[in-house]
Amino acid sequence: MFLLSFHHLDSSISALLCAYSFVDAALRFLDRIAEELDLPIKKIEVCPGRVVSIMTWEGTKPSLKSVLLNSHTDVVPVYQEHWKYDAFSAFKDAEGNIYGRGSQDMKCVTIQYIEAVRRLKAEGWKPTRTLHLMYVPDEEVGGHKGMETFVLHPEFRNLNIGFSLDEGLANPGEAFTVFYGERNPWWITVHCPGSPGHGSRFVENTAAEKLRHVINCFMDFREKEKHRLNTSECFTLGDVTTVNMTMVKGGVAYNVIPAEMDVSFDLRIPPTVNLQEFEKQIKQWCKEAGEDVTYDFAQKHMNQNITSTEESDPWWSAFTAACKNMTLEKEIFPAATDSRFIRAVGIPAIGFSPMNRTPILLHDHNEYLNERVFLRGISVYERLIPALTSVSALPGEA
Ligand SMILES: CSCC[C@H](NC(C)=O)C(=O)O
Ligand SMILES: [Zn+2]
Ligand SMILES: [Zn+2]
Repeated sequence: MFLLSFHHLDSSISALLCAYSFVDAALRFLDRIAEELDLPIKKIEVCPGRVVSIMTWEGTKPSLKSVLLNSHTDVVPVYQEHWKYDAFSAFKDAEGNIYGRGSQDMKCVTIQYIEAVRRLKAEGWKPTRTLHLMYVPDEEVGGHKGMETFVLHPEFRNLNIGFSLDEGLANPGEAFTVFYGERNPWWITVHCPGSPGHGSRFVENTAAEKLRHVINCFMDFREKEKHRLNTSECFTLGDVTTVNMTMVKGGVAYNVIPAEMDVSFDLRIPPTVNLQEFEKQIKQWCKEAGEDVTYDFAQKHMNQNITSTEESDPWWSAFTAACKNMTLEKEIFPAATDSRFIRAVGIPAIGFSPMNRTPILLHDHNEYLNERVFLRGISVYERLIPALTSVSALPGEA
């Protein structure tokens, strides 16, 4: 047991050290790119050890609101034994598929932004609105010490951002998916206290009976939502609420009825749902479950702002004009990205990773992106950057 936990600790420490050296390497890489592109780079330590880097290409009209191209530098871990190739080697196979953790999420997009800027600079083109390329450190663990904190920082306000692009998801078909909003993540733990006693008896008011009621309520609701998704032609995952029971805790011995049992759920709630009403429902389920059943949140995002995709919206219209030779499918992002924090402070944000004909492999084993799709994506940004930075002055802008 000791050896097992020691080994666990040891591997956590190496993973941490490894993560830190990756972070340092990423920051050094960005310094080199800024030098190559001849762009100033600013680094802000938003929280201890969490640095946000920003490269800025100043526009010819710098008083206008700027355009943000955001990416996160972190990645999720890998199970190397399940990968065909070294997950950090960017191995390219005979079909041109480039394998690597982050190849879809979202190093591809980061490099596409950079290469598009490099090409536009080489052509002598100059932006009208200022363009910022931002690199945040902790999207994969919730963005709390990165974007969530940074959007409230005076340095963020000074960027004067009018519109933002961030990651989206691959699309296995011909179309490209564009995300104009996100579901709200709620991570909830329900605590069920109960009377303890001997495991041989019919004890009243047990934690397990309450736990069962709570689990049934959440899981019945899950079934209903799954049914709604499966029976509606026009719904995607982002349009319904998902419920997943992700942790259960409680008990000390086979023959001791426990004094408390806890259950945790990962809920993702579409922006159309009334969150106050939804919480009332949860409260009701807990009340029905029995005496003293309580809950708390580890994550409770409440902002439901979505980005306009009206034809009359100047940013959306610039975006679609730049993608006019592509089929776009508008969706609500099923999980959570840093765009939720940008939308929460009132800035329109679109989630977009130009990857069609590509299976969704983010966070999966053998994540890859084909080189042709990757290269085409650079051209997409070569059109998007001029289109977005040329949006004419909006009402209220200098
Ligand atoms: C809720 S904070 C964690 C963020 C993570 N984002 C992605 C894209 O996987 C998620 O949705 O679980
Ligand atoms: Zn990502
Ligand atoms: Zn991710």
